[in-house]
This record gives sequence, C-alpha cells and structure tokens, in this order.
Amino acid sequence: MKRTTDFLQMKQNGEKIAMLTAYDYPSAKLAQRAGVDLILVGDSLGMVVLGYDSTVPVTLDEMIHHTKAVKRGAPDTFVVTDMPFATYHGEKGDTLRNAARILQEGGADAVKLEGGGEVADHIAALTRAGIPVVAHLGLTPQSVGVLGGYKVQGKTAAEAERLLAEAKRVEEKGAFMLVLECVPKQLAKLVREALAIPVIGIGAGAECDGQVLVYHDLIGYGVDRYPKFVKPFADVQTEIVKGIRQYVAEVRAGSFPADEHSYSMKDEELILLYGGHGDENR
Ligand SMILES: Nc1nc(=O)c2c([nH]1)NC[C@@H]1CN(c3ccc(C(=O)N[C@@H](CCC(=O)O)C(=O)O)cc3)CN21
Ligand SMILES: CC(C)C(=O)C(=O)O
Ligand SMILES: [Mg+2]
Repeated sequence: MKRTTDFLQMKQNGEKIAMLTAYDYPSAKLAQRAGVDLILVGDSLGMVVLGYDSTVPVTLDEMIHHTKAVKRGAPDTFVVTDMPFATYHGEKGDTLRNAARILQEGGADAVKLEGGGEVADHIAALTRAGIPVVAHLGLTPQSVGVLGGYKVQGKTAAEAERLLAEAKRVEEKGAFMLVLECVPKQLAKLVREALAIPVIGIGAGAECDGQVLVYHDLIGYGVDRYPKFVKPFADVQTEIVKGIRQYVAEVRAGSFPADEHSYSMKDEELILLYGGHGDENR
C-alpha cells in the first residue's frame, strides 16, 4: 500500500496521481483491481449513493459505515475519508474525536476536510495527533448554501490570490495533500507550483499533480447530469438497464429460470415423496 510520503515522492518525480472515490465493497474492490493510487470515500456519496441533493445531510456514522465497506474491498489501497458537514468546526477535541472514529472504526488512512484559514487550527491539531489530513479548497460543496450553488471559484485575480494564500496556509498547518475543486486551470498551476504537497484536481485542469473523479461519474452510473469537468469513461447504466429489462422479460415469458438454474431431487427420493408416481412429477 502507498503511504503519505509516497504521494509526495510521486509529485517530486513528476508522476501523476490517480485518485477515485468509492463508497462500498464492490466499487472499492474494482478501484483497487484497476490500480488507482488512492481511494476517497467522498461525502458525495450523499448525492450519488443516497440521493440527497447536496452533501450536507451526510452524517459521521454514515461516513464510517461506508468507509468500513470500502476498506474491506480495498485493504491494500490508501483510503481517505471525508469528514462530513460541521464535524470539524467546533472544539478541536470534538474534531479529533470525530477524525479518530473515522480511522479507528472506519479503518481509513487519512481524513479530508473542506476549507482554509477557518479550519487551519483543526488541520494542525489533527496532524499533531498523528492523523494525516487532506485539505480541500476551491468549490467546497459543504458550503453550497453560502456559495450559492456549485460554481467555479477563484476566477478573479483577487479571489485567486486569496485561494493561493489559503493553499500555502493549509500546507504549513500540516496537510499532506490538497484537493482543488472547480477552479480555473491557470490558478491550479500556480497552486501546484507554490506547494510541495501534491495538488489533486477535480475541475481544475491538467496542471495538477493528480486527478480525482466521482466513481459514478467515471463509469456512468445513475447520474443524470454531469458537471463540465467529468469525462464518462464508461456507460454501465445502459448495460445495467439492458440486463434488468431482459430479466423482467424472461420472468414474464417463463423462460427464466431454466433447468440449469434449478435444483433437483434424486429419483429414489422422488419415489418416496410421490409413492411411485415420481417419474411424471419430476
Ligand atoms: N456526481 C457528482 N460528481 C461530483 O463531482 C460531485 C458530486 N456529485 N457531488 C458533490 C460535489 C458537487 N460537485 C459539483 C456539482 C456540480 C457542479 C457544476 O455543475 N458546475 C457547473 C459550473 C458552473 C460555473 O460556475 O461555470 C458546471 O456547469 O460544470 C460542479 C461540482 C462536485 N461533487
Ligand atoms: C469531489 C471530491 C473531491 C469529494 O470531496 C467527494 O467526492 O466528496
Ligand atoms: Mg467531498
């Protein structure tokens, strides 16, 4: 399994980092089999798995529940779990307890939290306690209510300056990686060059040290509308619906299950059962 220092090394070597979300046992198993560098148990699971219209309703218990399944599916892959909405903004002791549960109960290897200066002390406290932290700047979906929608961030020179300063700040506070979401590619390049830690982009262009995508977006599974930054690399939902339609049709036609899908009793048992009339009832 890769570790935090390996990702730093990858940046130094100019090797791109491929990160992918996963939310359960099969998705994690396939992500590991396909060779992703690390898995994110993203709170996007609230939207793509649980059907909420934002990540805000997702709870700590839900994140832990999904992390356990992911770790069982990908025991040999570094797993980062999102700290959910409002679980790292109060007392630092609470933040520590919440993150510790994600590592101890969930089995994650690191936590991710959204924000810069406002959570800087929490990043420092977690790191001091030995919990690896991934920071997340740009479009921070847990603040959708404050941001007024899922919009590109850092488009003006002033906003870009502010974001760059925040990026330096979270690195200083101990974050070992930074996710940069929905920012202009020129800003991502500046951030990448300014930081020693790997910068993982989503909707941040190619000039990042790596990329992250939401699993369901990548495979085309149950998502009705893709953000601009998504490239659907597969279209599994078409295959899934095709398979289910066929099943429904065959059940209705009586052609499924066939004999090969059925269990049978031995003749002598049938004779006992039917008192010699087993043959015509087999
Ligand atoms: N399926 C899915 N994929 C994601 O990447 C994702 C989620 N869900 N849920 C949690 C957050 C929310 N994210 C989102 C959601 C929508 C846009 C979006 O539609 N953005 C506009 C940008 C508009 C603008 O400011 O120009 C777009 O058209 O791409 C972006 C990120 C990223 N995360
Ligand atoms: C979009 C990624 C970075 C994320 O935070 C999530 O999946 O929740
Ligand atoms: Mg998230």
